[in-house]
Amino acid sequence: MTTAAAPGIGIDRVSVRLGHREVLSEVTLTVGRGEIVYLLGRNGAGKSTLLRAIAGIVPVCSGAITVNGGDLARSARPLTELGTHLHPDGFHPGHTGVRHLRWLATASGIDQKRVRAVLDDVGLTQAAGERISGYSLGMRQRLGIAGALLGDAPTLILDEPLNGLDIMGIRWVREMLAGLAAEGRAVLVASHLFDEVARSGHRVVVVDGGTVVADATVGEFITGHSSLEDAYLTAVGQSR
Ligand SMILES: Nc1ncnc2c1ncn2[C@@H]1O[C@H](COP(=O)(O)OP(=O)(O)OP(=O)(O)O)[C@@H](O)[C@H]1O
Repeated sequence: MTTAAAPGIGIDRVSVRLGHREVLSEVTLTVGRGEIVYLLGRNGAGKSTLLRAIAGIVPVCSGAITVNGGDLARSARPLTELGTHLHPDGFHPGHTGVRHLRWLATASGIDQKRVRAVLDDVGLTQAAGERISGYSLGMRQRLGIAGALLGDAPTLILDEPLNGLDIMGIRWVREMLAGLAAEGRAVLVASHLFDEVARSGHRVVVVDGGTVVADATVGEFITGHSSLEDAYLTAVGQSR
């Protein structure tokens, strides 16, 4: 389904209702090839919901989402279109890391050779045979990222992948994201860690109350403000 010229992610006036609430309202944004876009917003703003809508986990009630120019739901092997890490607890705790990835590869029609390769990429080779219930938060983040890398997808979405990582882990994610973008992949990351956004982000999209209130390159976004944090607080109407 990949269309070479299409953006990694195209979101056109998407609204999502959860229960009786409209959680996202007319959200429009694009993540181009070779771009790292950070999704910012206060707790409950709708970032995770947007990522889940892109992954097809929550239905949209209006608007359209494309991944690599197509409809992810029509892909026979969605993991090869969209690499997804949405939660560090999305695993069976009784499984080992290698078993989790083998299961994911089998379910997605991915060559089992990729399992050892991604375990190596994320630094979990030594712990691959241990049960996930014994993994630290940082190790579970690494395993989630391994799952996102498994399908060698041109587009990736990551929900707060830095939480719980030690400084080496944070550096590793920073370099990994830069490498993925340099290979021409589109990457969308939700995060609250502004230092990392400033270091590795190309663009920021701020969601507030379920709508996009800012969408700019990091440089444009900061212009006229003393810091990224200051620009963000202005965007969400909390500047002093
Ligand atoms: N299954 C659900 N049913 C009803 N409301 C939900 C459901 N899941 C999330 N919400 C609501 O949707 C809103 C957006 O939640 P979401 O998790 O997308 O926010 P977020 O920006 O990712 O927040 P955080 O930074 O805390 O992770 C919140 O008000 C939340 O309570």
